[in-house]
Amino acid sequence: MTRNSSDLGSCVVVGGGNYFRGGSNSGWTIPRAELDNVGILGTVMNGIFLRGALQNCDVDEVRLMTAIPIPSVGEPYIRLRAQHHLEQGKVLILAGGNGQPFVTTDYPSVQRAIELDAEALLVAKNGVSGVMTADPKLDASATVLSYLSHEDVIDRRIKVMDQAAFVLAMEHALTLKVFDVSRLDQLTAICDGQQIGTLVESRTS
Ligand SMILES: Nc1ncnc2c1ncn2[C@@H]1O[C@H](COP(=O)(O)OP(=O)(O)OP(=O)(O)O)[C@@H](O)[C@H]1O
Ligand SMILES: O=c1ccn([C@@H]2O[C@H](COP(=O)(O)O)[C@@H](O)[C@H]2O)c(=O)[nH]1
Repeated sequence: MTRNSSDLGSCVVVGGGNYFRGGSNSGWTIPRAELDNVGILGTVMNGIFLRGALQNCDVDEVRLMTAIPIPSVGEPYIRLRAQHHLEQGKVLILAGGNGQPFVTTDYPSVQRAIELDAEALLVAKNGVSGVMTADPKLDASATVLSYLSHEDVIDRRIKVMDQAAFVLAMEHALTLKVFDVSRLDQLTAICDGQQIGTLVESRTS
């Protein structure tokens, strides 16, 4: 979400792990950087699907930008141009991560939020209501933590996202809101300021 605007521009950084994850396919005998390139292309495929789905919902002002140039599919990512789209209230889909291997989409999502001066990063989780006291797959009694500081996450060794991404968020005091993406109503409720999911913010903010 862009800052200081009544008509908020929205930016979605799409992952691609449903197709391929370069870091979790140990049987391959080709270099990790090449595997990550395949993962990056998966994020572009998701970006194309999301653009189409939003257009089907009559969202006219959608732009897809890719960190690796594929000009016949979307615009190349240029920070100032992305800012311009957001200032005009468009929905901006960012695919291709940051175009570099050895990270997942966690890191570029934090990076883009910072460089585009986002008010917060909404971290969409699959089937969990936020950051829990433990992995709910392993501990059925786990409960949602509604508030954490960045320092709490480090001290309690809670995994919110990849560590490098989280450290970048902490260094820049980026507010994170972790929520359940399968609950369609939650995104609007969060933007309305309702206490849903887990808020991670700097102790000083
Ligand atoms: N403390 C925790 N709080 C919440 N979820 C946790 C925690 N520890 C582990 N998890 C696991 O994280 C998963 C949710 O994360 P996420 O949505 O990133 O899933 P994913 O399968 O890694 O997807 P992707 O990599 O495509 O983003 C849950 O399925 C949950 O089991
Ligand atoms: O900047 C990036 C972003 C992604 N990748 C590769 O793509 C896959 C899919 O993304 P997920 O975040 O896991 O959904 C990721 O595992 C990486 O292999 C990348 O290399 N660089």
